Amino acid sequence: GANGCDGFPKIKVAIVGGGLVGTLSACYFAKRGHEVHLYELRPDIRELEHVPGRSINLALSVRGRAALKEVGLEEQLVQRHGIPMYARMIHELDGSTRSIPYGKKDQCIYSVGRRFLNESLLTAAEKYPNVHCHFNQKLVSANLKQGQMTFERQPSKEIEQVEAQLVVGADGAFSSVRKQMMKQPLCDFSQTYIPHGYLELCIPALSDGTHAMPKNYLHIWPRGRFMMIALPNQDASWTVTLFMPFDEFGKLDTPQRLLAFFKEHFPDAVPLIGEEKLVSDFFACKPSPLVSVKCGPYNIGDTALIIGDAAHAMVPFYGQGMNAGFEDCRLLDAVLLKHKFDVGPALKEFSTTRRPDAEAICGLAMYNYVEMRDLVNRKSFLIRKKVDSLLHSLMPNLWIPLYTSVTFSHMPYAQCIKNKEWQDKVRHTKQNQHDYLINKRQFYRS
Ligand SMILES: Cc1cc2nc3c(=O)[nH]c(=O)nc-3n(C[C@H](O)[C@H](O)[C@H](O)COP(=O)(O)OP(=O)(O)OC[C@H]3O[C@@H](n4cnc5c(N)ncnc54)[C@H](O)[C@@H]3O)c2cc1C
Ligand SMILES: COc1ccc2c(c1)CN(c1nc(C(=O)N(C)c3cc(Cl)c(F)cc3C(=O)O)c(Cl)s1)C2
Repeated sequence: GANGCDGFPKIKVAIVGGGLVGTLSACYFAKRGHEVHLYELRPDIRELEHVPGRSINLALSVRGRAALKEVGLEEQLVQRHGIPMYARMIHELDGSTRSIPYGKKDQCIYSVGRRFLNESLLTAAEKYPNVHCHFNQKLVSANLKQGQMTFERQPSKEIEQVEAQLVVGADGAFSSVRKQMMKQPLCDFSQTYIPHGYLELCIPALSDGTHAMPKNYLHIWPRGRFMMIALPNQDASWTVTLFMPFDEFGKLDTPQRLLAFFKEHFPDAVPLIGEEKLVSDFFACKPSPLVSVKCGPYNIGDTALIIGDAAHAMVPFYGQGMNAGFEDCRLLDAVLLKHKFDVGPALKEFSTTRRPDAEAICGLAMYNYVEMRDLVNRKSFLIRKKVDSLLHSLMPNLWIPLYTSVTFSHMPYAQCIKNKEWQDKVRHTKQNQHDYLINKRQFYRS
C-alpha cells in the first residue's frame, strides 16, 4: 500500500473478532495509520442492556498493562477503574482467613470489568478515523491466501464479501479464522477440555454500598477437587467463580442439595451471597466448559495471522489469558515495526518466537489446574511461598519465584519455566546438601 508520513507502507487490515484482543489490536494498527476494519459477530455491546457470557471481571497484570500503556489506555482503564489486589485471601473451611501477599507492598494485580474493558477498547478504536467497526457480522468462510473473507450478517444471513491485505483472527477459542487456517498443510492443532466447568455467582454490596469482604484481595476458597475465587467489582459487589467437575455440578440438582453443599464446603460464603440469590443465580445458567487450545504456525504467509485465544486458549488458573493476548498485540506491533511493516518476514518471526511462549503459559495454566487442589492448601505451598519471598528478597535479580516471573515481569513465558527448572535443581541440591550436612553431623556424633 501507499507509504505514510512515517515512510512505512499503509495496508488494509481486517480484524475478525471485536473482543478484548481484537479491539486492542485495532488500536495498535490504527495508531500506525493503517486502514482497519473490525468485524464482530455480536451486536455493539455498548447498546445492550446485559451482555451474557464469561467471567464478569478479570485479573489484569503487568503484561496486559504494558500493552494498554503503549496505546495510552493504561491510566484510564486500570489506574482509574481497576481495583488493586495486593494479596490472596484464603478462606479455610472453618471460616478463618489468611492472606498471602503477591510480592512487595506496592506489587498488585488489578480486578477489571470485562464489559467495561471491551466497551472502552471499542470506543478507543473508533476514535481513530481510519477504524471502521462492523457489528452483527459473522465470518463464515475465507480464502486466506488471497485475503478474501465471506461474512454473514446476523440475523438476516445476508452475505458480504470482503478483501484485505492482512486478516487478523482475534475470534476467540473457537476461532473461524483458525478453522480456515487449518485447511493448509503443516498446521498443528490440539484442544483439551478439562473435566471442570465454571459458573458465576455474585456477592452483592452491603446495604451501605461497601464491599462485604476485605476489598483489595483476590479471595480463594480452595477445596481440593473444587474451588471458588472472588474478584471485587467497582459497584462493591464481587464476582464469584465456582470451579467444579461437571459431574459434581450434576449432583446439585435441587435447591436443598445446593444449600447443603455450600453449607458444608463454603459456609462463610452462604450469608455473603444470600440463600435466595445463591439458588436463583446457580440455577439461572449451566456451568460453562473450559478448553485449552494449542496450534501453529500462527500465520499464513503475509496475508493472515491469529492472536489471543484464537491462537492459544488456556484454562484460567493463572489469570493470564487476556494478559497473554494483550501481550500478543504489543509484540506483533514491535516486530512489524522492526521489519518496517514488511509483513511476510514480520509474521513469520512473530509466529516462530511467540508460539513457544504461548505454549509455555498454556502448560503452566494447566499445571496450576492440576496442582490447584493443594496449590493453596498444602503446607508446602505456604512454606514455598515464604522461602521464595525470603530468597527473592535476598537475591532479587536471581531468585524469581515462578508466579512472580509470570505475573510481575515481562520475562518470556518459556523462560519463566526454564528459570523455575533451574531453581528446582538448585532447591533440590540445597535440600540434598542440607540433608547431607545433617547426616554428616549425625555420623560424627554417633
Ligand atoms: C472463567 C474465566 C476466567 C478468566 N479469568 C481471566 C483473568 O483473570 N485474567 C486474564 O488475563 N484472562 C482471564 N480469562 C481469559 C480471557 O477471558 C481470554 O483470554 C480473553 O477473553 C481472550 O480474548 P480474545 O479477544 O482473544 O477472545 P474473546 O474474548 O473470546 O473474543 C472473541 C471475539 O470474537 C467474536 N467472534 C467469534 N467468532 C467470530 C466469527 N466467526 N466472526 C466474527 N466474530 C467472531 C466473539 O463474538 C468475541 O467478541 C478468563 C477466562 C475464563 C473463561
Ligand atoms: C476471574 O476468574 C479467575 C479465575 C482464576 C484465576 C483468576 C481469575 C486470577 N488468577 C490468578 N492466579 C494467579 C496465580 O499466579 N496463581 C498461582 C493462582 C492460581 C489460582 Cl487457581 C488461584 F486461585 C490463585 C492464584 C494466586 O496466586 O493468587 C494470579 Cl497471581 S492471578 C486465577
